[in-house]
Amino acid sequence: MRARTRPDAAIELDGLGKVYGRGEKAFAAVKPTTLSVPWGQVIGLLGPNGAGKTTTIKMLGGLVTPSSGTIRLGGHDVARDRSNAVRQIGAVLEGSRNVYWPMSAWENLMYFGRLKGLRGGEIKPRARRLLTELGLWERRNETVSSFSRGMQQKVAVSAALITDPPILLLDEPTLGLDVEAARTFKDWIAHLAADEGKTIVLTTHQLEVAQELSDRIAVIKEGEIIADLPTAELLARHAEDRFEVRVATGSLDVLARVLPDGATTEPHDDETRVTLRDTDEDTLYALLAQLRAAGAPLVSVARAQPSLEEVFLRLIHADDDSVGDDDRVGDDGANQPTQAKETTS
Ligand SMILES: Nc1ncnc2c1ncn2[C@@H]1O[C@H](COP(=O)(O)OP(=O)(O)OP(=O)(O)O)[C@@H](O)[C@H]1O
Repeated sequence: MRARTRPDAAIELDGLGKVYGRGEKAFAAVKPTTLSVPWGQVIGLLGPNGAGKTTTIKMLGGLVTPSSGTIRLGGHDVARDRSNAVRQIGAVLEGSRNVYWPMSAWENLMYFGRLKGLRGGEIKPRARRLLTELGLWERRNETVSSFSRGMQQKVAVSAALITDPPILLLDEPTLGLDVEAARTFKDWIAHLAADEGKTIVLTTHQLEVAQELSDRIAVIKEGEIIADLPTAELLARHAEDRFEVRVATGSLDVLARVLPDGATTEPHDDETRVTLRDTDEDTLYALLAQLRAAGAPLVSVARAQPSLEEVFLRLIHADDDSVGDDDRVGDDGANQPTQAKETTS
């Protein structure tokens, strides 16, 4: 028998769509979408509330039945070869209780390992490694209900990873975590992608998290992908000549007199940040000269770029016509979506 070869893509969506309700009440939560995610890629799925992110993730995880199209996970069709397809993924869903709170962290991992068909001898070393990596080993016998939100989230991701699946679906993984817990989590997700080659689909409203972790960003609005590019390329396409000038607070009256058109100011602790968008160096130097003449203390001057948050807001607030093909990579013939939206391959 010929050995099964690994397909090129970890995730392949072909015309995937979901309509909730029937007849007059029918509502397309996800419009037919075609998308291919290569192995080892971290893709951030971003969109406003109700855009269709969770529905997409749930369809990937086999928890919501699509109304149209197909999903292949590691080459296995979720509808036709469900058990092999679902074995490819670990999922942590937003808001759901992904683990059992009355059980300890250790018991949860043993339970989920067995549920997914592993033997005790296989589960134990993995559970030990996961709990150790996440700093929970010492507290493994305590019930999950006694854990902080961040620790519960760590147990949930460990449970999702107990079978060592190549694909991880993370719906709002850092929601509700404090700064330190979110940092640990982000570092760990980055490690899973970089060192263990996991393919990760990430949804989040925390755009700095998406920017930090995602190789690629897909923006979904009203069930439709309106942008899909490598993160760096998406940011580069929205780059502009922008300068940020910081002056010590106390210079506000001076600023009010000398600010060029279109400049914005934002107070920040004991300084004011002035942003000059889409501008040139002449405008910058003219402003600096006026600040100097007025004796306003300068803190710093730097070139700046729009953040992913700004780009995202531009995209979702743009009229349909003004979101150009610029935000979708050109078709290479291998990945032509059904809605004439072009995606990365
Ligand atoms: N079981 C359901 N029955 C009917 N409509 C649903 C169901 N689940 C979701 N929807 C609707 O589908 C749309 C997409 O919802 P979904 O939860 O996928 O959005 P989302 O992008 O994950 O939003 P959020 O960021 O708020 O979590 C919404 O309008 C939602 O009300």
